Amino acid sequence: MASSSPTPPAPPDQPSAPHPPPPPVETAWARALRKLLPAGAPLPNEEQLDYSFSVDLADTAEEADRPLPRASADGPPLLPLARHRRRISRLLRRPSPPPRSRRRSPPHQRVPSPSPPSSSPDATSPASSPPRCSSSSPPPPPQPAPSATASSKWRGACARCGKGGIGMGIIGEREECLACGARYCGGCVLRAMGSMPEGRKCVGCIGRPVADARRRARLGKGSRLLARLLAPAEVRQVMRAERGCAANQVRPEEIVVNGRGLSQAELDLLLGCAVPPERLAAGRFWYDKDSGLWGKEGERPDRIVSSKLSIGGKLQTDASNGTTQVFINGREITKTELRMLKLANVQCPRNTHFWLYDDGSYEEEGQNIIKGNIWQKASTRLIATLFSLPIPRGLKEDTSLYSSRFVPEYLEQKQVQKLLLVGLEGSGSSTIFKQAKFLYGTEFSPEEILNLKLMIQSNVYKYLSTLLEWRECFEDEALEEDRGFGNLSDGEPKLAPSKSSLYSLNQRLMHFANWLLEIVALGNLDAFFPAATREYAPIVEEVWKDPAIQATYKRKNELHFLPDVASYFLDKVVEISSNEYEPTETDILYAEGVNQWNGLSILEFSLDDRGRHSDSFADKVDNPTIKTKYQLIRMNSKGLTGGFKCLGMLEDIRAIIFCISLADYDQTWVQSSGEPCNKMIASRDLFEDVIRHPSFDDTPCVLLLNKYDAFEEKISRVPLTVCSWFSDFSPVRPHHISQTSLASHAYYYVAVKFKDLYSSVADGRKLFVFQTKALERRTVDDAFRYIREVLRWDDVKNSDAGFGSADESSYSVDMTSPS
Ligand SMILES: Nc1nc2c(ncn2[C@@H]2O[C@H](COP(=O)(O)OP(=O)(O)OP(=O)(O)O)[C@@H](O)[C@H]2O)c(=O)[nH]1
Ligand SMILES: [Mg+2]
Repeated sequence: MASSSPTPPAPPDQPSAPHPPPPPVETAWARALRKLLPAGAPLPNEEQLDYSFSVDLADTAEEADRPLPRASADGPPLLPLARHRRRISRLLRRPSPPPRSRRRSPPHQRVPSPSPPSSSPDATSPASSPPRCSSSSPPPPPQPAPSATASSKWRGACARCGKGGIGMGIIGEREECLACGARYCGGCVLRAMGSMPEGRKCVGCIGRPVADARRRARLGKGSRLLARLLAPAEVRQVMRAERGCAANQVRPEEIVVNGRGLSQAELDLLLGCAVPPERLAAGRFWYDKDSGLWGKEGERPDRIVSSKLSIGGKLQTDASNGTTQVFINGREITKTELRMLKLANVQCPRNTHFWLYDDGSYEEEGQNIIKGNIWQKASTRLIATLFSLPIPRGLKEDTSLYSSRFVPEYLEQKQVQKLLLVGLEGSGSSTIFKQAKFLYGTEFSPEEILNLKLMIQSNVYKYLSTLLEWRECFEDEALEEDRGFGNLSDGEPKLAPSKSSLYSLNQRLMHFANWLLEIVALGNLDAFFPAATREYAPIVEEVWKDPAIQATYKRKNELHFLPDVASYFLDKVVEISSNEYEPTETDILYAEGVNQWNGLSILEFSLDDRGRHSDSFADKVDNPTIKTKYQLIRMNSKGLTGGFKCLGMLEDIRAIIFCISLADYDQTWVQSSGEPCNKMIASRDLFEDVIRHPSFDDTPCVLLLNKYDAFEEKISRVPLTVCSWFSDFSPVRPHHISQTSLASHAYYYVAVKFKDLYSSVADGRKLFVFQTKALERRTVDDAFRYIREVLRWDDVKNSDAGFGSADESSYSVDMTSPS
């Protein structure tokens, strides 16, 4: 935050001269700042600006004229919490007052703030934050204030300024470094921690692990102080960094399995397996390779993990949970497990030693006779689900996910064909997955429906908070424009400010809005919702119908992070908030965030090998209901972190289905580094990473260009060339493209761009492209039939390999679009 003033303001401690020189010419910035300070207070030195207190250039004159109370002589001014927080966010996100016509930065642009605007040379200030994880220029160590050393003997004193003791100002208003545990007061935390590329750590601790278990438990959980100092989007960014950055992950040697610490490769295998343990924390575990079970020593087993993980050593017994004297695979089981076995009708006299296999079948040790299968009874599976006990992978899906149509064994001609479905967040891959489930699978289970219901209920609050954030931006923008903020120049009189605009809420709704934004900023949304949905439904409906929010929603093209489905769910908020609510098929399709097992979802289904229209008599006689089984594995882009190692764990993938949203060409995406970029380009980069993966050297790839409906609507409004990758798109003049629309021209252009890219990466191989509108089920059905054709062609090509390769161009499955 720098003033462009040619005459820097006098330092606060400068003694006043008996005959003060004429006052220097003040900038608009300095004038506004002066109004926020108590009467007569000097302007702070630019070098000493404290980022934890607010300066709001655009505030109402009434508020600006009022001297602000101060916590202490040099402490931050006490402001109402939410207002203060937002003022600071403005301060951090805006380098200088915008010109009258300039739009205020929208929330998405506030998220990445790797180097907040400043020309201040202060290395510890957030304005010139240390380079992120740069080895060439290591971040400077924290600069303790001289008094800090002397006062550090006070437990809880600020490690930078040394002030405060127990309680440090307002109780709880301090932030602790996750690595070294140093505590900072509100005035010092941003200076000591900089831009927090790894979350709440002193700049000198960046790169250091979080060893302390208590601090590890706090990873990704917001704090009041942070919410007060940063904008909600910035808090989310810091929390995301805290959870996701490499330095904060658990170290392999801290995971002791069967008495031995893991190696990095074993930990990678564990985290990258199909069902990785959730929230893996340091500790001692046992792992049973035969049954695939995994658990913390003395606790009930967790989900099943990769059978590739092979850690030897003696399994620990579970005596801490009470002796049961029933052993499975050499481990004494817990009381909960014993109860489960009894529910599954397994006779368990004392001192029985069972041998349990990964499919649930069991036998008594040494007898070599399978006595039964513990997962056979549906009630056992239900109870296991209720108690969060593991169910072997595949079993649950066997009943619900296979095609309901009976396929006789002898007609099963081929093995299961595995299809990997990937795409950047929001590309529509989960919609495609759900459509495939509606088309070829069976109904959603009661457990899945319940999860969907809870997710839909809490999503409504996420949509509303996004709208409220944007409302705030638009309101500020409108008020600024109203008071002619951008035209301020020396000597020009200020226009009479307006206190409300089209985007202003009444006080009661404002109170609710502040509360909601506050809990979102603290990361506490999940603690309130969906539990309290019914209680708040009426006010949510009222807020949604309020003219201010409707005016905000009207600008939905500007509202990044607000999905199209938001209005669909907000329109029926009262209905979906009731306890009796059951999601309809459309609700399920529109629901966002349906991810099982850490971003991996699996659906098995069969497709008739005959074409949809080949039901002639001859066809039926020659080729009676031959079906191929498919396994659709959907991995979300978050699951692809960690250098794409998890892709290597997937064996025998027959085809990659890469999903891209055509409508993303003008969208912004925040990369894991925090840098914003064009979302189409982010999708392209992910696509390239996937196809370059050595596991897929010979795997055919089908590109689904999705959201064609949204693309068609957008292309006439926003030129395709806004995406730099498409800068050479120059459609032929309309009279030359009489029958073909601009959208279809643009679609073919995009498809060819991807085809060229694929061909250059994959040694001239061909990319298959298909157009979908995932919300229209028929287009998804067509896409899967197209994929089936691609696989057939690939089979033919491979079998013909010895006789000269099959001619790709003669195959009629290229760039097909459903008509
Ligand atoms: N207009 C339009 N919207 C679509 C289409 N396909 C998906 N959507 C919507 O786009 C949003 C994102 O779709 P998802 O299927 O959740 O995207 P995803 O790839 O699974 O993304 P994540 O769940 O965030 O990993 C949802 O609101 C969908 O309803 C489409 O063809 N047209
Ligand atoms: Mg999704």
